[in-house]
Amino acid sequence: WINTPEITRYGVALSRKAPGTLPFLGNGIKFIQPRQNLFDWFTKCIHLHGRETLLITVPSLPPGVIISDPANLDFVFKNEPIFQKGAFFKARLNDLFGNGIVNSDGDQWKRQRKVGVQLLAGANMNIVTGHELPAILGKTIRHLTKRADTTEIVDLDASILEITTQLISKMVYGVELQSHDSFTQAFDYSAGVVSERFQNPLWRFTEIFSGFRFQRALKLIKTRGVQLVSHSLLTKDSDICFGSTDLRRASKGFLKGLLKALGDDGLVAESALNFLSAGRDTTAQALSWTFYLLMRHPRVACKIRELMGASSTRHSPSQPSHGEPSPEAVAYTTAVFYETIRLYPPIPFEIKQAQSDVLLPDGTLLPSKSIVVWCTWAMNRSKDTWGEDASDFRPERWLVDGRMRYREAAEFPVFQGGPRLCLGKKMAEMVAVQVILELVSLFNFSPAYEGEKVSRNHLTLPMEGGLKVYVEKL
Ligand code: HEM
Repeated sequence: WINTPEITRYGVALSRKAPGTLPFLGNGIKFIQPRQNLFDWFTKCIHLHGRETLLITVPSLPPGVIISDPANLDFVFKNEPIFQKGAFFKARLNDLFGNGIVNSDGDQWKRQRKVGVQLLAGANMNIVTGHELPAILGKTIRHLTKRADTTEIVDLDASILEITTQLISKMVYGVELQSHDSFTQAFDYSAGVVSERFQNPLWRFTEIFSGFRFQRALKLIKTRGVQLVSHSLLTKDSDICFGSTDLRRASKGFLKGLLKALGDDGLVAESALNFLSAGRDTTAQALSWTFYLLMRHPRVACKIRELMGASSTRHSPSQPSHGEPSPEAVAYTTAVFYETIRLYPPIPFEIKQAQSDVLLPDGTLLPSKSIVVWCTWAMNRSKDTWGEDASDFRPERWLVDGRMRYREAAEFPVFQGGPRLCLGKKMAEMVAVQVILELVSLFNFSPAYEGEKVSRNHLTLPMEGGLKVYVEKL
C-alpha cells in the first residue's frame, strides 16, 4: 500500500502524476475499468502531458512511471539487463507461460531466443510464404467463396485466426491445430484469466473462488503440450521429406534445439506454447483490424486492387494466385498493415521492472524494483510523433517515393525493440501482406455489424464480438 522508496528527479520526489490520481487509491480504479477506458486514459496522459514521465501508483504494487518519450524508451530497450520482465510480470504469467521465452529473463531467455532465431530464419520463411500459407489460404478462399454473394454472415476474425493457428502450430509443433481444438480453446481461456491479473490487484484472492476452470484448462494445456512435443520429436525423419517444403522439418529442428538448450520435455512444451502464442493471436488480430479499417476506408482497398491490377486478371477464385505482386503493391500493402498496427497495436501496453537503481535520460531516478509502463496504443496516437492527423488512418504516411519508410522502435514500439525485439516481425509482415493482397483482390467485404469495434480485455488486442461480414466475390 505504501510505495517506498520514492521515484525522484534531481533529488526531489517526482511530482507529475497521471491525471485522475486519487489519494490512497492512486490510479488503482483506472486499472479495474474495461481496457478500452484504460487506453483512452493513457492517450489522455499523452495529450495533456506530451512526452513527460508520469508517476503512477496502484495500491499494493511497486512504485512506477508511465514513459512516453522515445528517448526514454530507447534507453529501456538498450538496457535490457536492467529493465527485465521481473517478478511483477512473471507472477502474473507464470501459470500459463512458465519459463517460456515471453516470461523469462537472463540465460533461460537467451537460450530460447537463439533457437527461435533459427526457426524464424529466411529459409523457413520461404516455406511459409511459398507453400504452407498458400495451402492454408486456399482453404480460407474456398470457405469464403462458398459464402460469397449470399446473405450468409461470415466471421472474418474467426477465419483469420484459423489461418494463423494452422500456420504457426505447423511451424512450432509440426501439426496443424485448429482454433476450436480443446487445446487452443483452453489456451484462449487461460490467457484471458492471466490478463485480468494485470488489472486486478486482488487477483490472488478472487481466483480462490473462480480458479477451478482455470486449473482444469492449465492441466489440459500442459498434458497436451507435452504430447504434441513428444509426437513431433518422435516423428521419423523418413516420414518427413527432408529438403522439401514441409514445415514439419523446421518444427522438428526447433523442438530438438529447445530440448538441447533446456534439457527437459516439460520446459520444451512451455517454450513451444510461448512461440505459438506470440505469433498466432498477434498476427491474426493485426489482420482482423486491417480488414475492419479497410471496410471503413474503401478507397484504400481500391488502391490495393488498382496496384494489383486486380479482379480481371484472377486465375481461379478458389486458389491463391501465384503471380508476383508488383513492388508498389507490396509497399502500399505493407504501409496499410503498419498503419493498422499503429492504431491497433496487438500488444497495446508493456511493463518492465528495473532490476537496480537507474537514471532515465530525462533525469528520473528509478529505485530498484520500480515498474516502467508504456502504452503503445497511446504513443502511436501522439501528435508530437505522428503529426496533427495522428488519429487518422492514412497508410501514405509510411511511404516515401512509393517505398516503405520504417520508424525507429522507440517511436513505434509495436514490435518492442533492442535485444527483445519481436522475433517474428518479418514473418508477421510477410504473412499479413500476402493475406491482405489475396483476400482484397478476390473479395469485397462489408460490415454485418453496427458502429465501431473495440477490443475486449485480453493480453493482446482481440476484437469484441468478432468481425461479422458479408462477402462479395470480385
Ligand atoms: C503483428 C504481429 C506481431 C506483433 C505486433 C508482435 C509484437 C511483439 C512484441 C511487442 C513482443 C515483445 C513482448 C514482450 O516482451 O513483452 C514480441 C515478442 C515476441 N514475438 Fe512477436 N509479434 C508479432 C508476431 C509474431 C510472430 C508471427 C511470431 C512468430 C512466432 C512472434 C514471435 C515472438 C517471440 C518469440 C517473442 C519473444 C521475443 C523475446 O522475448 O526475445 N511474434 N512480439
